[in-house]
Amino acid sequence: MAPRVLISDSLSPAAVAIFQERGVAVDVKPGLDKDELARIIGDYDGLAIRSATKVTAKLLEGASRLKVVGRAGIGVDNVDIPAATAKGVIVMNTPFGNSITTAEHAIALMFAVARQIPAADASTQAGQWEKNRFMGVEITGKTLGVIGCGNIGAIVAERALGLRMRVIAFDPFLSPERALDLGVEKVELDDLLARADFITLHTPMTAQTKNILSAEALAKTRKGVRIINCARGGLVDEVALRAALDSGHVAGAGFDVFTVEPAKENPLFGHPNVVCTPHLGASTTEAQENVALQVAEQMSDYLIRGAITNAINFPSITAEEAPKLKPFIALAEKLGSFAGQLTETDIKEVRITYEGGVAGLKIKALTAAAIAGLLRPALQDVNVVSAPIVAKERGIVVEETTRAAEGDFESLITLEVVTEQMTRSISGTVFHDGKPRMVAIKGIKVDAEFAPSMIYVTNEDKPGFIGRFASLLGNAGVNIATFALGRDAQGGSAIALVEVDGEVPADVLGQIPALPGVKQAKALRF
Ligand SMILES: NC(=O)C1=CN([C@@H]2O[C@H](COP(=O)(O)OP(=O)(O)OC[C@H]3O[C@@H](n4cnc5c(N)ncnc54)[C@H](O)[C@@H]3O)[C@@H](O)[C@H]2O)C=CC1
Ligand SMILES: O=C(O)C(=O)COP(=O)(O)O
Repeated sequence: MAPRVLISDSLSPAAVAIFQERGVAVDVKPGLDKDELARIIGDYDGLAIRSATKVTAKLLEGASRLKVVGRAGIGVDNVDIPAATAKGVIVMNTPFGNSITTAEHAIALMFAVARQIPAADASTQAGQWEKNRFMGVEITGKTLGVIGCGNIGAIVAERALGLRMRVIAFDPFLSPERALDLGVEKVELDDLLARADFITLHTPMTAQTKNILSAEALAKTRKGVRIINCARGGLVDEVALRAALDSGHVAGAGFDVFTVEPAKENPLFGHPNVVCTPHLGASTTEAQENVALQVAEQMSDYLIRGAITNAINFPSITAEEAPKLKPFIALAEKLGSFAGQLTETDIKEVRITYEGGVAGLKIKALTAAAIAGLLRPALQDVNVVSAPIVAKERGIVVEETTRAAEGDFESLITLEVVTEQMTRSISGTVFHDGKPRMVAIKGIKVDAEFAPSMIYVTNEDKPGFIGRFASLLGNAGVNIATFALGRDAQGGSAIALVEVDGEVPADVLGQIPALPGVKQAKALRF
């Protein structure tokens, strides 16, 4: 069945065309309320949104088929990422498609505030020729303080330098080299507040940036400062800003985003030196076309080919990599599952070694799959997307090693799971038939595929075991499909991996350890 996508915000029609070309069925229903959306979300594999749709944990609860949320734009603060991750839903955005447009809007607001253009326009068109009422300020030679100098902040900085402004930037993640490259001076926040004639915000909304321009921060700004916010409402304390505008400390503000949107009322509204737009930062024909095309391509690539681009909660996988990775993802997950089904105590550490060809693939994705397989016997809800986070939360140390092929296999994955009691290890590969198989357990060579129902036995390598074991199963009516054996040395430790038809009855399993020389018997399911 073709994957089905819902577009729940106003996207350029370019998106629909791309989905359809790529074989994805698409419904366009912008403006649904949250209950209507919750009612239908269960029918979709993908959800394409802008900033209006709120993807909450509650909505995700009913999204049983959902595999991907695509944000046609940058900010994903309207998506509950941890909840999506826990459900295995990939969240992707289009990190560059609207950045020039948004930077231009910040510059536009800066001019609009500096020259009071909206108020002057309204007055002029009302027939009042108030030439003396509107006295602006020049931008040339002024200092612009950029808070958040990422993609958009950097474009704003470039444009501002072209306007002959001096640009200072506060961004803890801005490297001195990048600052030098951009021609901006990297400063601390307090320094920026004390020096800027204009302040423009370009950070995402996070716990650290929320209220970054608080009443306290605003009090540290220069008298006569003008503040532009084209990033997110809530980065600036709107009540405190209004008070600072009323007192005349802040000379003007240009706001595109508000703490509550749609903003039908707001503390800033009505002040003569405030210019507002209704979250139009990304609203140009060019930007909307860019983000719609890009999100539709990315979502289709994922749904049809398994390629992942610009995901917030998973490593990228190209369309070329995806088919190569697929059998190894299955292998990693099954190796993890093998170890997980045998592990009954707390896992301390997981070491994964990738040898040969597989070491050149996206090992982060393989590790995530191995951990998902490992943890699933204990935590049913864990998935490939959430596994690394779940492991981290549980204090499990994950170590990855890559190296050239050393043994008989072109590609080999070895998983070692360390618990309080022991270290368990299993290696596997994928042969040319694309099927994953186990090739070593505890360093003992075997050759077995992963079958739906298996029995794993460890025993002493003594004559007579195989006959007694096969008779026990045969007498109980359990049919053996395949039988794989391995041992470390003659008379040493041996293992048996037996594929059987159907479930292994618990009483039959219970009798295996009573056979002479048997140390352990476990039913496994793959
Ligand atoms: N008004 C609108 O329509 C639009 C608004 N936006 C908003 O603009 C934001 C920025 O977009 P981009 O520049 O593309 O993102 P980006 O990720 O390229 O840049 C964000 C920058 O903020 C910095 N940052 C993070 N935490 C910080 C902190 N505590 N203090 C100072 N800097 C910090 C980061 O280091 C990064 O350099 C988006 O997150 C989105 O919320 C984006 C597009 C349109
Ligand atoms: O891309 C972003 O972060 C934006 O804020 C743009 O929002 P929008 O898609 O115009 O609702």
